Amino acid sequence: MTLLDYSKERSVAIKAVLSASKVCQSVFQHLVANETLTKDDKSPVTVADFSAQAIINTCLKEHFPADPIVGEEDSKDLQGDSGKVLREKVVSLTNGVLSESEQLGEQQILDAIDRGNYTGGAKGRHWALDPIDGTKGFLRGGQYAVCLALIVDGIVQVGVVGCPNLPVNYKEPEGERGTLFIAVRGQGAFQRKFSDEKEEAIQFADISSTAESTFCESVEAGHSSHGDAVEIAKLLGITRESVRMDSQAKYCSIARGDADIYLRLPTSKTYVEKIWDHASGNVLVTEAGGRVTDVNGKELDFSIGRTLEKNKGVIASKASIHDQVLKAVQQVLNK
Ligand SMILES: Nc1ncnc2c1ncn2[C@@H]1O[C@H](COP(=O)(O)O)[C@@H](OP(=O)(O)O)[C@H]1O
Ligand SMILES: [Mg+2]
Ligand SMILES: [Mg+2]
Ligand SMILES: [Mg+2]
Repeated sequence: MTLLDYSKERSVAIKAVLSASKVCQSVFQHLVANETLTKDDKSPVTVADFSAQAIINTCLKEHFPADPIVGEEDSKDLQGDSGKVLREKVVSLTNGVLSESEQLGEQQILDAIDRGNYTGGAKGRHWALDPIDGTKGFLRGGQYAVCLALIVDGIVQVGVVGCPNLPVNYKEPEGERGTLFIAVRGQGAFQRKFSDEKEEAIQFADISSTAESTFCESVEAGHSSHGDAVEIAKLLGITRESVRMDSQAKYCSIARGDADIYLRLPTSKTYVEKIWDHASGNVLVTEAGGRVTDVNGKELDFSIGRTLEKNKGVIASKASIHDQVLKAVQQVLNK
């Protein structure tokens, strides 16, 4: 087997995620009411989600023209007369970060967004992109994340997550915000400030028992059952209050030891997880000394397509306590 170092993929992904993150930050400061809409599944999407996807897809096309992309958004809601206001805003935001020679026309920007329409699958390489993960968090001024991952033959090899609102040091919540997380399979997990290229290695907190640990779960009770988490905490002897935040910032937080256990406990029988909500976090957690499975103990299967159809829920924790966490989860869910 040839060993690939993915150094070009790593640096292009960092550049793409940083410029998309900056657009999100600037949109938040100027977001107005008609720049958000509700998708068919009742979830929100904003001009920032579309622009971030256009920027990242444009960057990927420049450096890896043959690579397909599984991106969350598509241009449907930007088309025609009804999409005109949003479309014009997305065009100006996107061109705002591109250099003079890179400026794109309206149709090119819609096409860039729609390069994210790949079906995914088990063969070859493709990118998974969530231009804003945690759009609800973004809108409330909380945590959100720009997430980009490279999947090769069904395995996540590279993951980059930009967290514009995450403090660089969680012990200094009022300190500098804007943290970037990077992992390449087999090469460890790292974080850096948005403002400085210097990277530092990260790893899970050094806990010896689950009683010392803290859960990290969704703000939205509809995304992960808060009630089941309370029951699981009792079984694991956990007394610390759960940390709640939106987006894959949760995976980042446990990977650097701010909290310890990521829980995504199914709230419905029918919801199917999407690969872009988990791909980057998956390699990051693994490289920081953690393990990720679904609630049945199966590894997440990124080889099926755009969704994690074969999995149910997600549990991530330090590898050494994962079996114990899983057992408690199953005890509560099988009741
Ligand atoms: N019923 C449900 N159960 C689990 N996840 C859901 C869900 N409905 C939507 N989601 C996903 O939850 C993501 C946010 O997760 P979290 O709660 O960890 O912040 C959303 O990503 P987007 O915000 O990118 O749409 C969306 O894809
Ligand atoms: Mg969404
Ligand atoms: Mg998402
Ligand atoms: Mg999203």
